[in-house]
Amino acid sequence: MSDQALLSVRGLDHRYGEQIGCTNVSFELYPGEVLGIVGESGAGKSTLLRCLATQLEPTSGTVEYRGRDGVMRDIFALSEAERRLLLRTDWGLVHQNPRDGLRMGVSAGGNVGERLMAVGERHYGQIRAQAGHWLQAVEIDLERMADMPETFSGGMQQRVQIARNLVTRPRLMFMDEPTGGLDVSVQARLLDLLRRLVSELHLSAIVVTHDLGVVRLLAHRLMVMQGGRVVEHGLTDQVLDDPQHPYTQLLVSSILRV
Ligand SMILES: Nc1ncnc2c1ncn2[C@@H]1O[C@H](COP(=O)(O)OP(=O)(O)OP(=O)(O)O)[C@@H](O)[C@H]1O
Repeated sequence: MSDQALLSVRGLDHRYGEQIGCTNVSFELYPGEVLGIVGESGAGKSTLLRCLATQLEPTSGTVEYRGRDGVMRDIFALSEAERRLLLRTDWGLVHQNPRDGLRMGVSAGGNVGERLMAVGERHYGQIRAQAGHWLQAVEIDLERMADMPETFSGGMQQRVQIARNLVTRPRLMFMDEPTGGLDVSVQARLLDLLRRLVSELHLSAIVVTHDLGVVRLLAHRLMVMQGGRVVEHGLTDQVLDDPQHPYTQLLVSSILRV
């Protein structure tokens, strides 16, 4: 891993009026690193992820991102057009529900190709070839390229959503419960695929989940949240094998009891 952070978060806070969404969150993410964020419902995971992906404005704190030119910039000081470009190219956003990340009225190939068109690619042959390449990379048969997402299973839709994100070769992926709502065997296959892609493409990722099995497999580092605060942060194996905070201990032991 590079010694220069890709993302640097300092004192991030988001309030919904008086209500704390997340507070005093600080961390750095390095190229090729996967950070898992876990915690019970209402812990602040989605609020944090939405702030990082510029979908919510922080109440205070800073988020800096290192562009392809190597320069660190405050993402909230970027123009709207610059932020949109980041989200269309350098960043990927995988939603729990594939319907939130796909256009259901467009074929699988179209869904993937469309993201390339959005950044200016106009050559039909190139777009088609790239769409095919990334669908195959997520183990979707090329014969299904013209089919509508509606005709795909939940796991396949999730893989198309991932292909749609990967086609612009992002460096950072935000994933919100990427395996949520899927059967256990489908989850296992998707996790395997994600793990392979993250490693082959040297992707950085922030994965929000309530499933410790997901972070055990995917995340190098783990942040545990409770009541909007980070209560524990460390290497995944260390945190899960030797949890220090009482809440993490409870979380880990409740999984072990299942
Ligand atoms: N739109 C909103 N208006 C007011 N309060 C909100 C809003 N969204 C979230 N909150 C509050 O902010 C806190 C953090 O919620 P958040 O949705 O970030 O938690 P979470 O860890 O993602 O939960 P879940 O796993 O259920 O999605 C909670 O107390 C929640 O009630």
